[in-house]
Amino acid sequence: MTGSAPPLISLRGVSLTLDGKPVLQDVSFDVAQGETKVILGGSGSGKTTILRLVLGLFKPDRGSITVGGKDIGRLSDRQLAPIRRNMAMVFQSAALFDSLSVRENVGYRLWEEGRLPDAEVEEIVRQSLQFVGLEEVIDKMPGELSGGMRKRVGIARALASGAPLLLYDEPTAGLDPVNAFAIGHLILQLKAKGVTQVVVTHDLDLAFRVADHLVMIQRGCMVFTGSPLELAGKQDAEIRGFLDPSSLPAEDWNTLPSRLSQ
Ligand SMILES: Nc1ncnc2c1ncn2[C@@H]1O[C@H](COP(=O)(O)OP(=O)(O)OP(=O)(O)O)[C@@H](O)[C@H]1O
Repeated sequence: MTGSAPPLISLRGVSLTLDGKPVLQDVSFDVAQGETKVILGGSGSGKTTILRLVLGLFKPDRGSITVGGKDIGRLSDRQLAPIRRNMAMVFQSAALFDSLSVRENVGYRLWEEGRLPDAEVEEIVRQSLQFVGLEEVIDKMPGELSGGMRKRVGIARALASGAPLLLYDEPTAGLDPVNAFAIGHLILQLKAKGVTQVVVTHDLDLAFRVADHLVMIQRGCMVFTGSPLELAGKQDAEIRGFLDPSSLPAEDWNTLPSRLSQ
């Protein structure tokens, strides 16, 4: 008898308090190999904190987090290093090194690791930039790029690392609709290649477009987990309040942000 593959990431009953404030409470979900999981929620709901937990930057107060079958809450930084090498983060701000060229930014991790000859790293850098449609900016500095280009270079850098698990923090934040659409397209192309992806966002268009499954977080609690279709059909007032605020009575509109965030 063959069982289905174990999840790549598994959170079970995860709670975390920071500075005396409960930031996450009893969060549980799995990310399967090859899945694109979207963590959806408003500002301050706790989404980025989940990514930090998965990276092992925070340890949960309660519950467990396993990545690749290893309980990362029990590992030291040294033990975490090989697990972190299997993950690449696309930061909200793109987080490029301003004093390095696009080439140096994209190849940074590979050059640091020193495992591959320079010519091979150069080839990977070019292919990664080609994938995001930016091969022509390889010699430019980050300061010469638009916000949308910087985000795409951030994705190229994650790809070049060769990590099989990509984590995105608000990949479309601050982008115009065309650039946001292009980022969604890249995520879909990576999904088609079988890359496992966790996308933290409050962008509903992106969430519904790329997600296999979604987890919705409000005030640190998981209020939904399921498919985009299931989420669209939810009638719960708090969930509808996030998906379609105008559907709520007008007297609720001013208080809605504080009801959904913490
Ligand atoms: N290091 C920290 N120390 C104390 N509180 C923190 C820390 N990091 C996050 N928080 C708090 O935890 C809550 C959730 O933050 P988090 O960044 O996870 O939210 P988010 O959903 O990603 O929001 P945004 O989309 O605005 O980034 C916020 O109230 C935030 O102030």
